[in-house]
Amino acid sequence: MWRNILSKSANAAEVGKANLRRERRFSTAIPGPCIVHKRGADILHDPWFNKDTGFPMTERDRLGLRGLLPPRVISFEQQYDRFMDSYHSLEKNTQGQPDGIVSLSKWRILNRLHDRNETLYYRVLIDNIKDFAPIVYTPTVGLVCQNYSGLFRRPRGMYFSAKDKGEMMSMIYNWPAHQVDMIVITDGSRILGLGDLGVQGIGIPIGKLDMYVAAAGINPQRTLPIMLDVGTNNQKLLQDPLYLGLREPRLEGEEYLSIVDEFMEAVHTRWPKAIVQFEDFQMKWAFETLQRYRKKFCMFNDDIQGTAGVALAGLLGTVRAQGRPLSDFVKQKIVVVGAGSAGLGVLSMAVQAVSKMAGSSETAANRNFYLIDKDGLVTKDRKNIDSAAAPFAKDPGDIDGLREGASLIEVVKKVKPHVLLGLSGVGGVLKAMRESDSAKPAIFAMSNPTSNAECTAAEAFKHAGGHIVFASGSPFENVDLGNGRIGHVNQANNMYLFPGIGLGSLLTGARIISDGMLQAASERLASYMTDEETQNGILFPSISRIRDVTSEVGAAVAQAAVAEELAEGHGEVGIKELMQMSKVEMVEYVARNMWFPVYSPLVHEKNGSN
Ligand SMILES: NC(=O)c1ccc[n+]([C@@H]2O[C@H](COP(=O)([O-])OP(=O)(O)OC[C@H]3O[C@@H](n4cnc5c(N)ncnc54)[C@H](O)[C@@H]3O)[C@@H](O)[C@H]2O)c1
Ligand SMILES: O=C(O)C[C@H](O)C(=O)O
Ligand SMILES: [Mg+2]
Repeated sequence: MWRNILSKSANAAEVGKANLRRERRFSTAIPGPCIVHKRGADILHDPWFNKDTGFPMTERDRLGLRGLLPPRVISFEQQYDRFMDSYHSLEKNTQGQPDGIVSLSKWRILNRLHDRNETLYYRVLIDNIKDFAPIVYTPTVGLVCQNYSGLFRRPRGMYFSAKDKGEMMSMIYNWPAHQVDMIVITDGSRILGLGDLGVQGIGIPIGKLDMYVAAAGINPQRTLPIMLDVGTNNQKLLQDPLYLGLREPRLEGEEYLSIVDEFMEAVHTRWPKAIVQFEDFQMKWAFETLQRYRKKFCMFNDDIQGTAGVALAGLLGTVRAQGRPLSDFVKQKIVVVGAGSAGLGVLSMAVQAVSKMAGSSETAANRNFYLIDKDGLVTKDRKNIDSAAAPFAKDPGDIDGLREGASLIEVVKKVKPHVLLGLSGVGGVLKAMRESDSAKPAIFAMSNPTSNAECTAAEAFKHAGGHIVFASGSPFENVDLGNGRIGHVNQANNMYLFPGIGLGSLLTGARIISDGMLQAASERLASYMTDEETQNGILFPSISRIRDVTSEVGAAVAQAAVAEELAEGHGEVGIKELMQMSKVEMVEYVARNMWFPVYSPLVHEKNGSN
């Protein structure tokens, strides 16, 4: 169900603010120089340094570019406008075509710019994040992964395959950048809700790192997308002669883990302070690798931990939306559908939060949570229960007439939950939410991409009622409820947290990423919204505020790292300075360290390697 998910037009106030921002950003202040070890055509073909027609004449002389470009120098602002004009023409020319075709055309035009001129690419991405995030990130990135072999033109990131065993330590030095700060790695085994896409899953680390640049200001030259190709069990891909990955079944057990171990050792040998985000691993490896590495490396699993923090912030926002004190969170009845890495991550963090608030044991805190997977309600009667799901299984004595494997509709009818999170399935379930014990029930349809969403926003408001709070993992338009009323759509996506988790950890030189740091991130996101916003069903900020959100979240993560004595300092900023920073100073420190795309004067230096 691909639909036009792009927002229509910004209101006048937004346009005014955007113009102001634009004036400031295209100001003539001269940025610091950037050392380059190349000359001539090599620079034009390097997207990190290329300025296309924007090289000033003096620089053309210095770098041996005179004559390699048309004579006229075009300003960054003119280049920006020219790109946006082409983008808008493409939008006009593809009107009426199927959504998937339109989205892929938009992705292609952005990707071509990414391949040619990173500075301009990131500037248009940052300035138009609300329109472009759905193209370079969820949901279009899912379609890109599905069509990766056909779309492939140039490699991006690094590929480590099962065939590289024993070679990784030397391979890692093939990466051209001296410094890497942020790595996102996948093995392609669970790409969004699209299943095993093998090597084609590389689109996900690329999209996540684009968000790191846009939302957290990580310098793109210091990001590294990684595909760990350990085979695929996707039969269609295995039989596709043009498939670009290993045409072998996935490695399992110790063989699999030894590949990941080797990669982690290699990466930390070359860049000991790089942060590694694990993304879209199938559940068993998501949990296993998190346990295996989290005390040893500065890493986290975004699907388990990032998602949990965003969902918890949304759940706390739901309590505020009801006009109730946060302490009432302990009384909320919550049904979580999906016992995978995301569902169990959410449950685990939410149960910990209730236990902390109520001062009760985690077993007691679990009372109001119900977990449902493809076989229905999970109880202690479940045979062969997964060890990660076991702590959340209901005691048959506690569930008042419900039985092991009870269907979602049975559970919702009986429990009358305040929140339904995850898969809500069909209209019948949504209608049952009308009988919720909450005056403002919440539906979180968090699965991605759009085609996998448990329900659309329109369906949720239609069946469950106009009074609900609604959030989805992929973006939907707000819903017109008639009589001038609008059903607000929130995007409950881990993009609100992972950039801040990464940046806060980086800027403190955190040794590891602790539960306390993740909890601080979630709490800061929850408190970002005003009472007025939450009471209007607005639980998460607009994505156009993402850098501001990330400054706050990053600062909260940084402060928690310092408080837990996990910070080792970053560059010139030592532990002492970090410890002395107030909350406001920490936010400023984080914001000040965000990279922003401007053309820096290039200065040539001989004998370098980049
Ligand atoms: N919004 C976000 O930020 C966010 C973050 C992480 C994951 N997700 C999405 O959540 C979804 C699940 O991710 P995951 O990592 O947990 O996947 P997973 O494969 O680990 O788990 C999927 C779970 O869904 C259950 N399930 C499947 N069909 C079901 C059905 N008909 N009824 C009830 N349960 C059913 C399975 O039993 C399993 O427990 C994906 O679509 C992913 O894109 C969204
Ligand atoms: O990638 C996303 O949009 C969120 C999440 O990490 C997912 O796997 O669905
Ligand atoms: Mg993910």
